Amino acid sequence: MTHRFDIPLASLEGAHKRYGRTLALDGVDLELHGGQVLALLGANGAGKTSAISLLLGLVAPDAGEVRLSGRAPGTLAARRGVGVMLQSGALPPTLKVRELLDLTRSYYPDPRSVAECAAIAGLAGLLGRRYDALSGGQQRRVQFALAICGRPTLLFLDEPTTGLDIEARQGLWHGVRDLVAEGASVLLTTHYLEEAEALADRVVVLAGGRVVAEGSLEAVRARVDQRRIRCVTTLDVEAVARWPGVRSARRDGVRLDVVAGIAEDVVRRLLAADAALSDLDVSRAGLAEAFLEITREAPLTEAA
Ligand SMILES: Nc1ncnc2c1ncn2[C@@H]1O[C@H](COP(=O)(O)OP(=O)(O)OP(=O)(O)O)[C@@H](O)[C@H]1O
Repeated sequence: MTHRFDIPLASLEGAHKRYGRTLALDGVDLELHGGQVLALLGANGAGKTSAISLLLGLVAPDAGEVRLSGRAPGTLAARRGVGVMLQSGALPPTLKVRELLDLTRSYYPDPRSVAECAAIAGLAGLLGRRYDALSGGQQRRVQFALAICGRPTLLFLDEPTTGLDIEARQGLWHGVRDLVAEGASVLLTTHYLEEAEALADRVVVLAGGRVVAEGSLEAVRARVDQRRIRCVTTLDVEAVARWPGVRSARRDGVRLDVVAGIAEDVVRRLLAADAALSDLDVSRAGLAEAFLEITREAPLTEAA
């Protein structure tokens, strides 16, 4: 039996979206549940914005089902309680920040005060400035303030920190965490693993319009968990590449560069095979490498 609280706040089921010859989404399933922060990760063109556009009812899927707050997206009832920060947030350029905030606040029954929005989004000193006179990063912060001023319970953030410096990025993360602590759920897209790491409970990795990994950050990392072993040795690279547990091996001058799932067995065998082996170095592939690895496995698809 399905309980009311099991209904996802936002979901895609088998969503397909094609723009001309480009297949932007190729059968995507995803669910955002109450209280969660879900990060949609992916390289440029992976389909992240398309997924958000579908969920907000801005574009219709070619196939599949889209639900927002349990309803068809795009309807007023579904959009109630939803705050949105898109990449293409066209705003009246000549309005001042305070005017933009007041205008947006007027759409909501119980908006946050201007001061509260400014504090959460880091707009101190900018309220009297014209929007078109702000830097790109400052404009992003204004867009964030507008997205949260209606006290959304579900927040969509499409690459919210692109163009922000490290301090502003961390400020925005802080703001998002405060909203989550108040009970908001968030779906964010990002290129940055550290952003997902800082905010998300779950990640969905998109590549070429498909979900290529999904789960907790740890689970996604484990999906491509690997060790890099470097050493100076005369061992034959082709032979090492065929050893069990070795994913790849290449020679770089006197160095051998081996990628393995589990390092220990390979290291033991290397040491046994070459008593003169030196400069041994074992490192864990970082999240950035893990991410690259996942996206490499599923290159962009384009229809013929
Ligand atoms: N309106 C459109 N018309 C034509 N093609 C589009 C349109 N919107 C998206 N696409 C294409 O669909 C694919 C997915 O785009 P999308 O914007 O969803 O990716 P993304 O993951 O958000 O990328 P980015 O990180 O660069 O914002 C891309 O190949 C893009 O060129």
